[in-house]
Amino acid sequence: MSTVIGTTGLVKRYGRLRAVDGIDLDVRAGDVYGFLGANGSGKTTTVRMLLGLVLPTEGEVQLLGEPMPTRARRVLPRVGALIEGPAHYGHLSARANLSLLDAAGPGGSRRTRTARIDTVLEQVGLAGVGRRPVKDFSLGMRQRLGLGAALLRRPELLVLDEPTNGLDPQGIHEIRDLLLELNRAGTTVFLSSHLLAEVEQLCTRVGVLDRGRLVLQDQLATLTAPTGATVVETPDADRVRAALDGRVLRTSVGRAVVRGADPAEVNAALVAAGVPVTGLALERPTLEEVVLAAASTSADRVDAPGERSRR
Ligand SMILES: Nc1ncnc2c1ncn2[C@@H]1O[C@H](COP(=O)(O)OP(=O)(O)OP(=O)(O)O)[C@@H](O)[C@H]1O
Repeated sequence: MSTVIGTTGLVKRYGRLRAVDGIDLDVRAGDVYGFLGANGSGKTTTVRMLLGLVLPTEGEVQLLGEPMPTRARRVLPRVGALIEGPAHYGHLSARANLSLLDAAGPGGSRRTRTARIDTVLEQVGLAGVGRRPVKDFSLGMRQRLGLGAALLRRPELLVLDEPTNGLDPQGIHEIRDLLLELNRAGTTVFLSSHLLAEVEQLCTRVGVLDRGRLVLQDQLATLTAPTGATVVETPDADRVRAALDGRVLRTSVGRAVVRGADPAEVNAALVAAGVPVTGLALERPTLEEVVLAAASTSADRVDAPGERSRR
């Protein structure tokens, strides 16, 4: 599968701080790639380097097979981007803002342009806001407008920095559906997030940034593959231990984890021993467990100045 975003040894230094510390991103065509990291781990800086908004201190960026930022003029029209705090003209409506952006690029007759903007307003759920100036928009509405701007050119690649920032649960759900729909239609999506649940529900591939370093990068399905054990739900976990002597790895209230990846066999053994079973499933690590095992920092940890440069 072709590489859509590739970086090699990407570094961004701010003084002594290595905000991004030698990362090799590998995002392939058709991925929904979740770029996870605690606050301050370097996500936004990376996104800015991908788009040529910040120059790397070291390393290389390839976007859609072209080197960045040297080929930015050729590549960026094929990329839709939403970065932190999208800027809009506050006194203008959503439509007027999108019209201005659309007018800056190529794109046919006035009717074609109007139809394109209608489609985008519909897609991001702003079709009904009419002439309301953007300065009266909520944070979530501004975020929707930013996403609309990213979609205007029907991009092959969407690069989104915290796309659901400021949205309520319903809004998050809508944007998730929209991104999945775009992906099904062929758009590669790269999104940064500090929300594990969001990435777990949306992404096919995951990269985890920890204090500027990419500590994990793999398919979500591989990261959360079955462990080889079976989870038994039961009102009496102690009886599972008695029935399957030596195979029980751990128990908690209402739950026992048993060695062996054949739930039917485990069930048969428990039923034969008269142990009530209310549920059976293969054990899989959650993304949260995988990330916690790989990354050292908590979401709100703040290192003393110079910590990162000393490593
Ligand atoms: N222009 C800058 N000058 C100096 N330091 C910077 C600059 N931009 C970012 N940093 C520092 O680089 C580190 C990474 O910041 P970055 O914004 O990329 O992280 P992030 O993962 O996007 O965090 P958040 O989720 O909070 O936006 C932080 O310690 C930040 O303070």
